[in-house]
Order: sequence, then structure tokens, then C-alpha cells
Amino acid sequence: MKKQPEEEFKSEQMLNKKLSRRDMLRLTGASGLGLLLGGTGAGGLMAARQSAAKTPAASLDPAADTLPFYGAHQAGIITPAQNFLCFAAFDLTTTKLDDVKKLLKSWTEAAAALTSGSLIGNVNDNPNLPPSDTGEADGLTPSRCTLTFGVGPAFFDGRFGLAPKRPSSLADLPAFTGDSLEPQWCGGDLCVQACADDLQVAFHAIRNLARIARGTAVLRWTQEGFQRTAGADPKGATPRNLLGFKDGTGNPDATDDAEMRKVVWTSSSDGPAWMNGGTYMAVRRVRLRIEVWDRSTLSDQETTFGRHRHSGAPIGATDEFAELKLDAADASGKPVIPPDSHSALAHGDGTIKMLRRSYSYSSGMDLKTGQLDAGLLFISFQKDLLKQFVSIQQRLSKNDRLNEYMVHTGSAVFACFPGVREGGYIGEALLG
Ligand SMILES: C=CC1=C(C)c2cc3[nH]c(cc4nc(cc5[nH]c(cc1n2)c(C)c5CCC(=O)O)C(CCC(=O)O)=C4C)c(C)c3C=C
Ligand SMILES: [Fe+2]
Repeated sequence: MKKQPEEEFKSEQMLNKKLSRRDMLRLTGASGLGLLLGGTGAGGLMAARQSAAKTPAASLDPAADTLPFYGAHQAGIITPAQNFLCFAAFDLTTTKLDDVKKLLKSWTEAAAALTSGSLIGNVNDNPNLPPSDTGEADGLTPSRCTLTFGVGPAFFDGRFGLAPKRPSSLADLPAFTGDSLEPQWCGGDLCVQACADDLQVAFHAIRNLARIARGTAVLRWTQEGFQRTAGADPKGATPRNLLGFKDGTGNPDATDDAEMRKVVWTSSSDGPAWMNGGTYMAVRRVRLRIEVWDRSTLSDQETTFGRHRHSGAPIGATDEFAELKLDAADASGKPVIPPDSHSALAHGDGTIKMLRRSYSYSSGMDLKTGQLDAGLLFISFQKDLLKQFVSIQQRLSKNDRLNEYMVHTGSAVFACFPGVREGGYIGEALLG
């Protein structure tokens, strides 16, 4: 019997629950895509991408390798982070709402295929036509691929008559102290976050979604990201960012439904009904000054984060998950954890939380300086951008010791739709 969306969501949760809290904390990660696109849209039947006979990876447990696309919430938010990310922001080139609806319907059909390991469309064996799927994921497993869709503030400008439906907290972020934003890494009418345990699978998803969008939307900016793979870290410890520190330790527990309702998922009291079960995403492309960091002492590095590098524990403690005791002082009365350390400032009094799901990126080098363009594609999910992301970033941007070692070069926010029911489409509650 077919599973109902809620049941499917529960089975994703069950899959998640097989993991320990520590595994779940791998959600966070520490985070580059130029795409050449062309071709036609997709639709119709889907062909199986994997054949058991041809694919050695078919011996993997298929249930563990496939995450449900349909459900009460979109996947890729509380889902334990996959190894790779391809993030894409799109601009709409149409002014017709009907075209946008058609696009989201086509994307829904394609996303169901992409996340289940099927070829997109039904024109994949006609020698006289361009194939409907670009083919580079043919024979690959779904690789826990998730696709998460959202709309930016610009979606609600005058073009589609949707201004009255804009959630009040969905607005471009205010300027923060030290921002050095470059327009090529900012904004977007729509976003797609593709995550998978295989970069080719994630790339294939974005490439095909962009191809389907042709004539309706174009890519605005993209960024690939990575974490360590399960092969390199079989124990599944908290991933380290490019500064060498465990990143994700202080995340709320994504397996705790009540906590996720408090921190991540929007409900009827939080804004427009079309967002019930959705969440807001903040994305910041943060370039790390790794050459400067690499010249700083271990002690400076640890006081910058307020944590020990090796264990990830708060300074003065040995357990990674020990409580951050911000009032602890040494014999001379000096705080053990510097109040201007990143962890202390981000934690504050512990009442404002967000779910971070970031990825490291490495995008070649700056030809003028010879320095690496590498850093973090910071991604967080929260039910209220102003109360959560903005209030913490305002604190950080003014005083964070980490500011010496980083520069924010990109910024975007998106309203991530609630989950899609089988037979429905992405954004249906908004577009009807
Ligand atoms: C506005 C939100 C945040 C931005 C931007 C941000 C950038 C950023 N963070 C790291 C590395 C670490 N962050 C850590 C903790 C942490 N960071 C934020 C928020 C932002 N970080 C929060 C809410 C927290 C948790 C605080 C808490 O309650 O404990 C840590 C410590 C380990 C951990 O808890 O994950 C690291 C390391 C980088 C490198 C970075 C920008 C490049
Ligand atoms: Fe942080």
C-alpha cells in the first residue's frame, strides 16, 4: 500500500532516529559551479536509473540510500547532512504567474525522479531527439539526494501580484558591520538546495532543474560545497570546517520534534498559512582568510572560537557536548571562555537558536593575490529570520573575534515551502 505523505515523513524521521544525537549533529558542516545548460523541458514517465545487474552499488541498502521527496516538510532541512551540496539561486525571466506554476509542477515531477534514482522524462531512448535526462547520473544510486525549494523576497515584488502574500519577515537582510557583499553571490527569486552523498548526483539535479527552467528562469548564482565523506569518517563525528574546528556541536537536536517546532518549522501563529510546515533559510557565502588563520597560534585559534580544536569541547572542558559555561572564571577572575569568542557571542543567553546546515567550499584561487577562495557556505534554518538569524548576526558582526579571519561575500534569504504531498506540487499552498 502507498504511504501517505505524513507516514513518509515519519519514515524519514525513523531513518534519522536510527542515528544517535551525535550522528544528527553531523547535520552541520563546514562548504563552489558554473553550469553550461541547454536543451528541453522534462515530463512524463520516468525510467529506472539504477539497474541491479549493472550497478555494484545496488548492493547498498536502497532504503538507506533514498530519502522520501514527499512529506509534511521538505527534505534537506532536518535531514542529517549529506556529503555534498550544489546550491542554486534562480531569477525568473517570465512575468506570467502561470509560467511559474508550470515550472514548479515540472520541477516537482523531476525532483521526485531525481531523488529516487530515476531518469527524468520519457525521451531517453529515441535516437532522433535530445534525451530528456542529461544522463550523467545514469546507473548511480539516489545517494540520499534531497532537493529543497524556496522563494526569495523578490518573488513577491510587483511581477506576479503576490505582494500581499509576502511573509513580513521575508525581506533582504540588513547590512551588517564588515559585510563585503558581491552582487554575483546575492539574492534570487527562487532557490534549490541539492544535497547528496555524491557530487555528480547533486550536480546532475541542479543541471537538469536549470535545463527544465529554460524560458522561465535562469541561474543567478551557484555554489558547490562539501564535508568529509562517510568513508573518511566512518564514526560520523561532527564535521570540521576549513579552520579545523568541529562545526555543528551546538546545534539543536534535529530528532526532537518539539524542539524543531520551536526553532525551525513555522505554524499558523508565525505568519501566512501557506508557510505552515515551512521554514526560512539564511545563506551567507563567507570567505575565510585561511592564510592569516594558518599563521595564528593554537591558543589564538581556540580563544577565537571559545572551544578546543581537537575535542571541540568548550575551553576548560573535555567533552565536546559539555555545556558552554559563560560565567566560569579563572583564579584571576578572567572569563574562561572569552565573551567575544564566536561560541560565546553566538550562544548569548542560549534562548535564541537556529539549525545550521553549512558546507565548506573551495572555488579555486584569487588570481590577483594567489590566495585560495575557500570558506563556508553558511546555511541556517529558522522560523523567524529577524528574531533568530538577524539578531545573532548583528551581535557577531560587531564583536566576534572570528571577524578577523573571514569576510561575508554573499547573502540571500528564502522562504522554504512546506512539504509536498503526492499528487501536489512545490509551492501549491502559495500558488493554488
Ligand atoms: C548568524 C549566525 C552565524 C554565522 C554567520 C556563523 C558563521 C560561522 N560559524 C563558524 C564556525 C562555528 N560556529 C560555531 C557555533 C555557532 N555559530 C552560530 C551562528 C553563526 N555562525 C551559532 C548559533 C553557533 C552555536 C552557538 C551555541 O549555542 O553553542 C562553532 C562552534 C561549534 C558549534 O557549536 O558548531 C564553530 C566552530 C564559521 C567558520 C563561520 C563563518 C565562516
Ligand atoms: Fe558559527
